[in-house]
Amino acid sequence: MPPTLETRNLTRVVEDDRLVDGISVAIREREVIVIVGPSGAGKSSFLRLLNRLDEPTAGTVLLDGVDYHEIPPRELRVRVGLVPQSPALVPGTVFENATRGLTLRNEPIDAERTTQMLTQLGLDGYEDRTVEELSGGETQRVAIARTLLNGPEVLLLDEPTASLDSASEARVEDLLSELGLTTVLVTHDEEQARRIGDRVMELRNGQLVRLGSPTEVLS
Ligand SMILES: Nc1ncnc2c1ncn2[C@@H]1O[C@H](COP(=O)(O)OP(=O)(O)OP(=O)(O)O)[C@@H](O)[C@H]1O
Repeated sequence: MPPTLETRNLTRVVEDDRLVDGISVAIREREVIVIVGPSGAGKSSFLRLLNRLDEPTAGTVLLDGVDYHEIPPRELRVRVGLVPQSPALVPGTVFENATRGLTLRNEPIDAERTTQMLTQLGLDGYEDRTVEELSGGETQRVAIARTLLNGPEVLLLDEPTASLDSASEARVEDLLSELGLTTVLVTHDEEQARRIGDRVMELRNGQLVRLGSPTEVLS
């Protein structure tokens, strides 16, 4: 069985800056890979290449063994769902935002599942609130619900718990472990990397400098 997600020499150069520099890594089904590294190392840039939000200037990504350039971008972004570092919600309610992907694709909305997802993220009773009145951490969790309700095969998370208190952070981590999806998560929190990472990859200057178990990579 091929790895769920495999990058081959993945590279993005912008104006002579090698934001992502020849990264090759094979991510197995249901594996949680945590990306660490200093600010500006290229962590977000790498994540955005994984579902073609940005285009690689060299190299490619295989999803279940298929070159992702052969997959229509919209389908790819459902199958490989990204929760960005600073997600933008659209004006409206929490429920509308959480189910937005389904609405845009004219797919049926399961209200019970939506409520259950919001509850698991500590947002029970938030369905009818307008998103303008949410805190940063609440906004982040609505964005996580929105991506999860799309039913991705691979989940990409860019510092998903950076603005959450420890109880909300624990809820998100519990949900991720319960879902058991193939996951790539960026964090600055080494303790989180130890808690949830099957493997940790360390980036510096756009390059993969270390890849291994949390104990091997984190001193
Ligand atoms: N669209 C872009 N065009 C040019 N340079 C960019 C672009 N996006 C990011 N960069 C630069 O690429 C480098 C890597 O940025 P990136 O956001 O990927 O780092 P990061 O490791 O995620 O950092 P942080 O931990 O601060 O979020 C930085 O020097 C940044 O200024």
